[in-house]
Amino acid sequence: MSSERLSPWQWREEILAAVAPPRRAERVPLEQARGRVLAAAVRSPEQVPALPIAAMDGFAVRRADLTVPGTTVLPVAAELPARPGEVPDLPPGSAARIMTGAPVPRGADAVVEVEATDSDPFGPAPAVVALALESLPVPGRHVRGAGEEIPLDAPLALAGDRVGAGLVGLARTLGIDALEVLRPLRVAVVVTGDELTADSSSDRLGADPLPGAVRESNGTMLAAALAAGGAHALPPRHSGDDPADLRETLDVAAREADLVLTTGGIGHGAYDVVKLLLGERGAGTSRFAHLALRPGGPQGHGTLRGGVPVVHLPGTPVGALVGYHLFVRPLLDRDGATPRRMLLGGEGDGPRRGPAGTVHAMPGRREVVADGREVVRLVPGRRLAPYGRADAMVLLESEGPDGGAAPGSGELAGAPERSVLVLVL
Ligand SMILES: Nc1nc2c(c(=O)[nH]1)N[C@H]1C(S)=C(S)[C@@H](COP(=O)(O)OP(=O)(O)OC[C@H]3O[C@@H](n4cnc5c(N)ncnc54)[C@H](O)[C@@H]3O)O[C@H]1N2
Ligand code: MOO
Repeated sequence: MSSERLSPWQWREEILAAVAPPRRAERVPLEQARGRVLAAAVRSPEQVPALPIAAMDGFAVRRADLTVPGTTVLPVAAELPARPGEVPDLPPGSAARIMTGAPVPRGADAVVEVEATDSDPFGPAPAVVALALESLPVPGRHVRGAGEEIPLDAPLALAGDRVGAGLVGLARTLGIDALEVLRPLRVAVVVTGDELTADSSSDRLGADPLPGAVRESNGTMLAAALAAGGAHALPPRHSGDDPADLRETLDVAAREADLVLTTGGIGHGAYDVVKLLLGERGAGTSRFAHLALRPGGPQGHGTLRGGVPVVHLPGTPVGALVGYHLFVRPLLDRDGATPRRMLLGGEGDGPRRGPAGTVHAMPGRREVVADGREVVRLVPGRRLAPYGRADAMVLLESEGPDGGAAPGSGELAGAPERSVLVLVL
């Protein structure tokens, strides 16, 4: 039997290259688009502002009428509040009182702010206004030109961008009432194992607390992780350790989903049904490997009926969770699932035991310290227990046997401030 231990990073690349679930698009009303990922670029169907508008409360003037430096007294020909309606041209030798956002009358080429005049900003429009200026205003002063903010057909956001409040505001400004976004991936989770027992979510499971029975938890856990990643998790399905049962369950799952996940049945045991059915001794449609990863070493991926991709996660809940974050999340959102570097806070836990290059996925909690930097601290505990409070997964690599840092571990070995790779959960 092979004792090959593939690098988890290599495996991740392999999965990303091999598994490409189809992404279809759908149009959703603007009010429901926040947080979704754009399927197409959003371009501006209009220019903003549509007409030149005042950028300040003050007086619209013709620069040619101004005496500078000094005071110019002009009759006030019009009052222009920011309201819809026709705007009269500005007669030569006059000013128009104008409010921020109101269209600038034709003929005017600058707005002088009310602070530079003798006018009471809150009183009625005066009959005349005295403007005191040191120098001639530049053309277009305090005027927002047509299309200055958003030109016609300007790209506002690109395919792949996540919709935020800013884009919602822009879209509303421009009269766009729906956005083209990616449809959430439909993901089916198939949990395997005769020992599993559980609740109403899996109709095939018994509820008797027999010795050796294990309460099924991967289905619900992965559904929660998938929902957090914006996917649509279908109700989990259960298969026993019988290959015919698994074949049938996988066929149903492949018909209803864009991507299938399995848990369990991929170890080295006599009843490891997933591996037996789909591995090299079976259909040969999935590839299995034991990675240099702890926990979560056993992993697999392949293709089901109809070309539907499948990722095989180990059965142990902590192994399934680690495998999900490293190998499934990037299929939903490659950028969001890219580990970042953070300082490891606290006493930490030194480089881990194990062959050089083994990646240890450990639960962590993030914290912003006094100088504004984000640090991550390891949460003590075994297996899944510390994930009750973890909001990060710290990826530490074992130090090589020569005492040097393993590739990818950066400043990990022995440095007082250790930068480590972290996946935010
Ligand atoms: N001889 C060896 N044995 C094992 C190795 C090895 O290298 N050599 N690796 C161990 C590691 S690490 C893991 S992880 C497991 C992977 O095995 P499976 O994927 O086949 O997992 P199962 O045997 O089906 O289950 C393991 C464990 O997890 C419980 N489980 C399974 N599914 C669920 C579920 N849906 N909800 C809750 N708990 C579940 C199951 O009852 C077992 O206790 O292999 C090791 N062995
Ligand atoms: O890789 Mo396993 O998930 O350590 O138990």
